[in-house]
Amino acid sequence: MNEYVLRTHRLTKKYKTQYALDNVDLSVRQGTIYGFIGQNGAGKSTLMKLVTGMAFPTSGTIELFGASDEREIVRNRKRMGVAIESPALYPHLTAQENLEAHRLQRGVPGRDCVARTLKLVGLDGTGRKKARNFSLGMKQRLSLAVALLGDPEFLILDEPTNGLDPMGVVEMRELLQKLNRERGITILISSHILSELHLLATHYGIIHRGKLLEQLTVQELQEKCRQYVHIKANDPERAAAVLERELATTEFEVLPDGVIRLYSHLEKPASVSKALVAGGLELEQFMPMGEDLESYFAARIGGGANG
Ligand SMILES: Nc1ncnc2c1ncn2[C@@H]1O[C@H](COP(=O)(O)OP(=O)(O)OP(=O)(O)O)[C@@H](O)[C@H]1O
Repeated sequence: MNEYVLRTHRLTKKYKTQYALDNVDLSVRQGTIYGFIGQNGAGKSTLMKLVTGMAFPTSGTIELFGASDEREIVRNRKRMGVAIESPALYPHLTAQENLEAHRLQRGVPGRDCVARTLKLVGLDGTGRKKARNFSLGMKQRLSLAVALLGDPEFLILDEPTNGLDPMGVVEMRELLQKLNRERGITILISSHILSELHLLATHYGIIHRGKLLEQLTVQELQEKCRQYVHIKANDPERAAAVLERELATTEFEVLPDGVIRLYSHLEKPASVSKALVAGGLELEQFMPMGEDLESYFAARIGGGANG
């Protein structure tokens, strides 16, 4: 079994003079949920289109389920389910008719998979309602159902939470988690809002102007976005002792330059400064620090400017 479902090597796509993708090395491990983050126009859809064969690279290679030979890639694409850009839904058909039409088109055997897939995405009760009358959330679910036909091992979803209300985002997240947990489906999911993938993705890739700036695990991201109180006191050792004794906490670290990062008591920093001062310490610096997800993303792509 391959450790990686997808790997790209120096993948590049140039449209006229513009690089939509510029030497991208992206790796998606089997069993993970890879959140692909970037602003509009960053290159997310382009990468997905190259992987799914909807467009061709200018240079670079793709490895899919361990295969980089073009014929094998074409064969392995059958193991993927894809929902990219405006989904191919028939507005005048019901959910069930839509799925049946896609099943026939794609040659997926066995009619019973239609009812099974509708149930899986929670659209089994929509009866005679036509897709054109569906809410955005229902349409997104139906697109996901189309992608799930044929029991894929790897799902590629382009902004499936786009335009959903907060509840819709949560429902989509729970559904994708279920597919990942219960069926072991690997998922590559894009979004332009990092926090929408929060609590979902196990790995992240940040793309900006065609370049993959960073790939990191959820633990690495959490570490970078961890909130803390930054404390610089005249005697770091004594300050550490006061924190342990007076505040009964060991959730801090003393950096080589003597700065203390305190990860507890974030809600009541005044109690911390009071205890330190009462312990005879002079505070040179004392401030809450750390970034939330969105500001980390904005800082990473250079201030969050458009384009
Ligand atoms: N067929 C095309 N012809 C010319 N330029 C294109 C084409 N497709 C994409 N581009 C350009 O390539 C860049 C990357 O576009 P892409 O659609 O991959 O971005 P994205 O990150 O998916 O953003 P969005 O969420 O807006 O789709 C953009 O500048 C876009 O204008």
